Amino acid sequence: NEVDGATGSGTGVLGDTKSVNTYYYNSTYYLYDISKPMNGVIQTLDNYNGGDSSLPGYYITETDNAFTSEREKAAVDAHYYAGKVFDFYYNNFGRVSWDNQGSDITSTVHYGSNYNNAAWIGNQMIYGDGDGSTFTYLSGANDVVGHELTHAVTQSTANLAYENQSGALNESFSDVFGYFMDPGDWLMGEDVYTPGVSGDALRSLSNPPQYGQPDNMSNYQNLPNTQAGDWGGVHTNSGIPNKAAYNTITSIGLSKSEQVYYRALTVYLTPNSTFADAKQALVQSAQDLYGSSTASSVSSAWDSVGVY
Ligand SMILES: Cc1cc(C(=O)NCC(F)(F)F)no1
Ligand SMILES: [Ca+2]
Ligand SMILES: [Zn+2]
Repeated sequence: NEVDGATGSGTGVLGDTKSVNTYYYNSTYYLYDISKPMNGVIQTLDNYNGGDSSLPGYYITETDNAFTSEREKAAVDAHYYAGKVFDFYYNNFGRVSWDNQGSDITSTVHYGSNYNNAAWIGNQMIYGDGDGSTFTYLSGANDVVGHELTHAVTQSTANLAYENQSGALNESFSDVFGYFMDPGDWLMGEDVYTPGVSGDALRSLSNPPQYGQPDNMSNYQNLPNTQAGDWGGVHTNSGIPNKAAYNTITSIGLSKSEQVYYRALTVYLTPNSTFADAKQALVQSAQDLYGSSTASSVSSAWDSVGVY
């Protein structure tokens, strides 16, 4: 296989140049990465080829191994950041792909029309282009890619039900691992959010209320468990566990937090876990790994957001 693996170059969403793992076959290079352990690949496809738009889409090819067109920017970043997220989970936790079985990581870019979102749809990633005002191509943010691929990890571990408190935890764990992929700021999605405005973001872990999220149980939003209610406000109430995560990371540090959050997600949490269950899971994980002082810091981080 090594014979067919290649390294190409690409232009990312923000105009930056980066190396991408490609595959060479019949005098053609593909955005197709066979370099990871086990037999899964990282593959990035385009949802449209001028004809129909169906998933997973169409392979992206170049005869010169250079993926530098405007259309290819979203694919270059989706591919590059998927590889970085794979490496993060493998190097820090020994996890082989999202399901720990080495399954493919498939991403489709240019999904939909002016679609202001990205998602894990159960077996693959999809990335919208954004409308150019609220978002630019959403794969251009490493924290967004980390957020979405963590939904895949959650699905194959705790499988937190996407509604009410368990759904807000599902969202929060994705934001927290998105932060772990982008620890230079406490913002979520800032690299692709409002390309015409600098300094803003979709969410903030350090200051959830800055973007309309609660940061304490006293402001928990009892929204309807419907699509219109965002399934009980999963993207709103995630501000509370997100603030607890900010408190935790600033008190016990990044490296310990990564291990504590991964252990809670993969060992202790279950589909119907509540915020109180998450506190207990994280405190127990901290105790397991680092002892009572670290456990106490985690407990205080949650006390501060009103989860006792
Ligand atoms: C409201 C709302 C927020 C989100 C969201 O977080 N999307 C994931 C991201 F990665 F694109 F940000 N979707 O609807
Ligand atoms: Ca960020
Ligand atoms: Zn999400």
